[in-house]
Amino acid sequence: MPSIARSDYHKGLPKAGVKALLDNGLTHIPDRYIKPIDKRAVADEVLCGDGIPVIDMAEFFHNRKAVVDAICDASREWGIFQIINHGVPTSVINGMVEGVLEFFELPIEEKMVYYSEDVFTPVRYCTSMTPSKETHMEWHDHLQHYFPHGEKNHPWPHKPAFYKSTTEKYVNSVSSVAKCLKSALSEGLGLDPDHLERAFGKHEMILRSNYYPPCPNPELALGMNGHSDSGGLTILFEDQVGGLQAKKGDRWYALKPIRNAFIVNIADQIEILSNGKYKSVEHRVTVNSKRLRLSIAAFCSPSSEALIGPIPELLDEQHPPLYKTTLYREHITNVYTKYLDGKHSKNLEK
Ligand SMILES: O=C(O)CCC(=O)C(=O)O
Ligand SMILES: [Fe+2]
Repeated sequence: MPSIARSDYHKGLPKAGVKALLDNGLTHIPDRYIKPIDKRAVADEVLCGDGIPVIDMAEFFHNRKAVVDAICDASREWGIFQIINHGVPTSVINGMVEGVLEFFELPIEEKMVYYSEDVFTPVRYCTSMTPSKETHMEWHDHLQHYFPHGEKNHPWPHKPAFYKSTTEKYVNSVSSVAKCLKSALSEGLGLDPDHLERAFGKHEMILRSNYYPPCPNPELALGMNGHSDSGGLTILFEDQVGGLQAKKGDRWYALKPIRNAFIVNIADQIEILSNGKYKSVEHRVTVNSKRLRLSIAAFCSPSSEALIGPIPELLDEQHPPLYKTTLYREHITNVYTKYLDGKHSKNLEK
């Protein structure tokens, strides 16, 4: 069991996370969390994100063309949008949120049992991203599950007792939403509705619950650095606190939380499959000094064995391939130094 002596948090690597720092009476953030000046989010420079589309999925089965067009336009223009009336019952969302909050309230010793820096550990508690490799850490802790395709025996945490059943329900519901979105995105590329589903092969999911406690010096830190997601598409629940920002051109836009909506963002592998038609959006999270924030990201990804490259049907003389074909697993481990190819590379801050 790791030591959680108060002094450890201030000198060594604060592996136990930011909640543990606060529980130990922290009043000023340690240097490790202070971002270089050019990486901080300057509130005055952030634009209002009211233009980020909000799409009503209620019409998906009746007025499909209009909804498909809205999803595809948003994915081309922004790479991020919100969906309402998506069919996931509020009780399923609330059950998931309650389970996650109770997990984070467990004593630190019980959470540290799951501590790992390996993204593909079945159940992982961690703080920031990979603390031992980071010079500037992010102000959040997270609980993450890796669900490989067809997995039968996931090693669920035993506490809270209801966590397994609420999370299973949530994962099933969100997977159905992801399937609808993939069919819409396929149609928007002029392909048959199952095309992306097939290209994903034996799809996988990483489910990550991000816990952002209040931060004593929010202007110096970030909850999450600017990044794009490395999977296929991400379906994100956020509570009502706010803090997520998305980049378009060279400006950041703040998303406004909508109760019971999901935020959908295109991730790298759909950008690659669509040969750049859909944009894998860069996004980041700011923190605040007053309120805890929770978000739950479902990263819906192609099979770890799928070869991901531009879909051949999208290529012709006017549309040459913009990306190299790449192996997903290789790609995800390179997420912070990633290349998509020589022409297109998002250099992400660390
Ligand atoms: O907390 C959020 O709003 C975003 C989380 C996120 O971007 C991620 O987990 O990749
Ligand atoms: Fe993300």
